[in-house]
Amino acid sequence: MSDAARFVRTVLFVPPGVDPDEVTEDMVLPGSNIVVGPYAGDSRIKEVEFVKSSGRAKDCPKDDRPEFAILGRSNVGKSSLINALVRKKEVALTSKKPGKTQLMNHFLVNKSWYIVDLPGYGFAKAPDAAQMDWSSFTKGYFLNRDTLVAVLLLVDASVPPQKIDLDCANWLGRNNIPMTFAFTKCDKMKASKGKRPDENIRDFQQLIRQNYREHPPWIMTSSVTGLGRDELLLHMSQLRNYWDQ
Ligand SMILES: Nc1nc2c(ncn2[C@@H]2O[C@H](COP(=O)(O)OP(=O)(O)OP(=O)(O)O)[C@@H](O)[C@H]2O)c(=O)[nH]1
Ligand SMILES: [Mg+2]
Repeated sequence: MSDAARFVRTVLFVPPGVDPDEVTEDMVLPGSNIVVGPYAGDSRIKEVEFVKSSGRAKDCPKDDRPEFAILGRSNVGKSSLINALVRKKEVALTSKKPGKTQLMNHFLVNKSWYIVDLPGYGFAKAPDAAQMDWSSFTKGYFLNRDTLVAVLLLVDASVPPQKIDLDCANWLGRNNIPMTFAFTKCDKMKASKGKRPDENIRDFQQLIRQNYREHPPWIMTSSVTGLGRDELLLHMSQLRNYWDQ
């Protein structure tokens, strides 16, 4: 590999089918480090159907369709992002009160792949039912789910890097679980205190970089403005189409 290619790989996400030496700027999705490759395809969501809620990993659907898990701190905007992706208000229930999503919820998209809304982590004051042991509940799912294409790890861009998010990213990395960082709430450009989203994102990435030879894909999103929605769907299409091979 050339030095240029090696540099590209430390910064950009180069998908299967792309030679890092051939990457040009116009191949990178706006607001992300994601290079679009030959596997990117039709990414439109035509229909979504709620399939089931599962309390245990072994209760999840068993039909071998590829899936993306939506993971992140309680209140980071997981359910809102799902609703934005599918352009429906109330596919996944959202709430100002953290701890709303307490089970793994499978949504079947275009009758061919799943989006999974997971319970948020890092919330201690949830009602009893939500105070499950995140480690045994969700870790079992990640380690055993063969159909998992990637985890979308949502990180709130309106606050500085949080230890719990870094711990989670590092745990996924150590276990070789493919992940994409989706930074949420990027519309909150006028943070009342502290830094702007772009600064928080940069700080977060600096902390992540030490642990990866190749930077995982990341993308800026907002469920309010729709920022990053089409780009994220295109990225998911290339991961999925490659997985389908
Ligand atoms: N400004 C802004 N607010 C957002 C965005 N996404 C979510 N929110 C708000 O953040 C709060 C939490 O959103 P949810 O989507 O319910 O968060 P969640 O991660 O599903 O939360 P749990 O299910 O409790 O883990 C709600 O008040 C949303 O309106 C965003 O992109 N921009
Ligand atoms: Mg939720």
